[in-house]
Amino acid sequence: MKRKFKAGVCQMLVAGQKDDNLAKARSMIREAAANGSEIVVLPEMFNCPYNSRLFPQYAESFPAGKTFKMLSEAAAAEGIYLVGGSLPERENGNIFNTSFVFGPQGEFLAKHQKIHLFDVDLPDGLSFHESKTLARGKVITVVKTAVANLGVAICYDIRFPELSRLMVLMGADVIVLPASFNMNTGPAHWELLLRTRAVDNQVFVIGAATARDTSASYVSYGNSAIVGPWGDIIARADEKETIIYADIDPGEIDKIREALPLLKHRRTDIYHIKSQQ
Ligand SMILES: O=C(O)CCC(=O)C(=O)O
Repeated sequence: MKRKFKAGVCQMLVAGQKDDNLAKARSMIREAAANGSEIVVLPEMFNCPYNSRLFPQYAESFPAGKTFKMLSEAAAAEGIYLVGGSLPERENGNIFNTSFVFGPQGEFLAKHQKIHLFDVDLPDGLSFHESKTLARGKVITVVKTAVANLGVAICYDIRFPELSRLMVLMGADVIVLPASFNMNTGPAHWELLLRTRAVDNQVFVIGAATARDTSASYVSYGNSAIVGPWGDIIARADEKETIIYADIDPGEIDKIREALPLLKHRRTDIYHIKSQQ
């Protein structure tokens, strides 16, 4: 089923202590739900500073870890769908950058393990290598909810148009992207990527970023945004800690695709894209 709903994005400031981050996330989820959000989204690595060295230290195994307990309890207490940003997840001896999705009874619905790891050496000196401590996910994730189908990807995943397209071909109406772009690639590419994936696929895109902390080793760009299927920005944050909201009507997708039938006009007789899963 698809119907109108409100989405809330918690652009939270991530601190050094995990417990402080869990408390902050919990209170922002409460506020977002109190303001009518049926889907609430947290940012990438919301329980842990974005630093490869720290991921093993903050990692948790599902379902025992306290972050999962908080997310499940929060989803149930507020009666919402919760896309729990991402956190370092320990699984079978590996650590993944994983987003967990819970339903309104606190039930676990799905998880997405980041597929494309951020391993870069940028000209301004920003060097980040997630693969030093993280393993690559292998599964494309689309979660059915009572209001819309959510395609879940994490940060760098948005740079790979094949992934978004496959999620959309699997039925995603909304691409949900916990993220943390930086002060180099953020101003250049963040909004452009969110809007391009929305326009390419005629879907909503929710980019949930961490707030900017200029004293952190990795400075987040912030600027969380919710983009409509026409490529229009319907809600946007600046760099500070805040919650943004948008009313999302999946019916808009059908109207836009009727008027401009991009998916129908694909030349699958000439090219096609398929997942290996
Ligand atoms: O793609 C980018 O520019 C930023 C990606 C990133 O920070 C991440 O994947 O965590």
